[in-house]
Amino acid sequence: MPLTPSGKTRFAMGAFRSYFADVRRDAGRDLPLAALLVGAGALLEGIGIVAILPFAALITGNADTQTARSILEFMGSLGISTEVGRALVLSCGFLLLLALRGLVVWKRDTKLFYMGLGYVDRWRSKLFRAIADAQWSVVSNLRRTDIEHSITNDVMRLSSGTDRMLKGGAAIALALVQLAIIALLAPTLLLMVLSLVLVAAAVTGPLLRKANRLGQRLTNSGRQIHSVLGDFLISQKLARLNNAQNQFLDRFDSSVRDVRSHQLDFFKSQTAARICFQFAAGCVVVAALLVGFFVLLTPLSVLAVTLLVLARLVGPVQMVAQTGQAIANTLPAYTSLEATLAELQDAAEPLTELDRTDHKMGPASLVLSDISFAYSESSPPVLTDVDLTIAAGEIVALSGVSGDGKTTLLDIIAGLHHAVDGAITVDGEHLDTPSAFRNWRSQLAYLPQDPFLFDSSLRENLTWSAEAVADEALWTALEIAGADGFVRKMSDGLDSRAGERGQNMSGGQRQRICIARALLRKPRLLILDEATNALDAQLEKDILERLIAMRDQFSIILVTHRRDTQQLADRLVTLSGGKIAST
Ligand SMILES: Nc1ncnc2c1ncn2[C@@H]1O[C@H](COP(=O)(O)OP(=O)(O)OP(=O)(O)O)[C@@H](O)[C@H]1O
Repeated sequence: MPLTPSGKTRFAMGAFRSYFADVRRDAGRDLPLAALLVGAGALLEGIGIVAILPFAALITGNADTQTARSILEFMGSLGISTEVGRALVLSCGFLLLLALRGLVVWKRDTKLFYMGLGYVDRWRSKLFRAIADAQWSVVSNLRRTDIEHSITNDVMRLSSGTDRMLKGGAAIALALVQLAIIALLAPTLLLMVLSLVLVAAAVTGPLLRKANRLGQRLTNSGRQIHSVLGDFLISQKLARLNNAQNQFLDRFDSSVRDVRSHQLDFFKSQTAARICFQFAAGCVVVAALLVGFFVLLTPLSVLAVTLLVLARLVGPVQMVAQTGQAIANTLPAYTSLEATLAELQDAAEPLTELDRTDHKMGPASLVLSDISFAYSESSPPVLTDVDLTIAAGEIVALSGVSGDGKTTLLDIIAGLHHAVDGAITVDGEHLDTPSAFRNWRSQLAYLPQDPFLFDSSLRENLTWSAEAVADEALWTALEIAGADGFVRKMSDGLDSRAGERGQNMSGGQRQRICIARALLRKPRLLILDEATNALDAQLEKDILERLIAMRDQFSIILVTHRRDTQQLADRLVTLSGGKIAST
């Protein structure tokens, strides 16, 4: 199942508003300070520019603006009337202003960077949490590589988009202050300067949709790269055995080419927009100069400062325009993440605290009544009206043709899937709430068909799902699971590493470590889904006999196709076509 609802993500203001509101909500209490720093930075930049006026008046000896006159008069009232004195005070003031501006800008940029980092970190955590909390039926249908792509690539794009959005906010503030300066100094030139903003809008506007389209393609191709890489890494052995590496390579290269081409297209469109804007901005500056000097007869110092502001305005206006493109390009990643999160959160199972007082001791008894189940509303039922009773301490073997629903039934017993109809009762109590199922899961140990070990030491592998365990208990569990012998022979004993997915060990060794790990959970029900099928018949029999001897501690449900193994159980239950055929 694709992570996002398939179909095109349109560049809609709605999506942008949602993204913007999310960033704002996330910023929370940081927002007022950030806004203050952004405003102060822009204001100090503006003051720095205006401070040039009295300098110009001093140099030309002609205070031709009200601002310059006021500043010089103010200095006179303080007794600073010589040219050298004024120059000194102005220089010191100017340098102080620069230093203060530097400090504020440093604080502002650090704050914005911090907010951006926090925002994406929280997205990662939200997604991780949502995956952990969502019902298994939803999570098990997600592609692992799609999840990886979302939590790495999409979130990284969100990071750069959010960074641009926050810096874009600072650029808007700067542009507004500079426009205000021009409005104060030369209102007649304001219209001309405003045309700079219009030029930016005209150049960028049509490119937003393209940026958004390229962003969507980037999301799809990026997901494809993850998918091919994931498939290749997980099936390397198979690929080599079938000499099929080239198939993966071709698919990988093609996806990488797609990503490069989308990135290149986006880069080209951004660069073209920048160059067009710079040329148009040059035209505006030349026009402002000519009109200001020849038509409006603007004083030279005002014209100089206006041109300076204009030149400085080009940067922020261009930055705002490019921010628009960058955000449009990021929006597909955001909407994809938003949809994924919503889907997972809709399927959230409340993670209640485990009720330890509810944790009984001794083997569990279990009654399944009229259990029916289908994987979706449109698919045929996998289980129909299943009735099954397992007494405390009973050993039940479950058999049936492949695909007849044995694993599905075990998943339902473990509360991973929920029956569409029917009820499960454990020790006479109905399991009817998520917390009841969660508590129940803490009382059972379930060994699936493919044993999984983490890439860490055997000790960590054995103890990760159990309470604090002493080495003595570890060795006892290993002995019962028939694993103590080979673990003792390993150079680092319990500290030996299992390797990725347990690849440093044989299939049978992995299964035995997993059995020991299950025992350390002190289960009341042990579910073995072909969990010993990699062992030779004698070893399997020895281990199962030791497990069966512990029936005063746990009941066992055992899925196996081996007739000898079935005979070890008290009872054989056969599933056929999703129904109990014999019991
Ligand atoms: N996640 C899933 N989504 C949709 N259908 C599924 C899913 N998992 C299993 N099925 C279907 O449910 C049916 C029962 O599968 P299940 O794994 O329970 O069979 P099984 O008896 O354990 O098979 P085997 O002995 O081969 O392990 C099969 O037809 C399978 O295609």
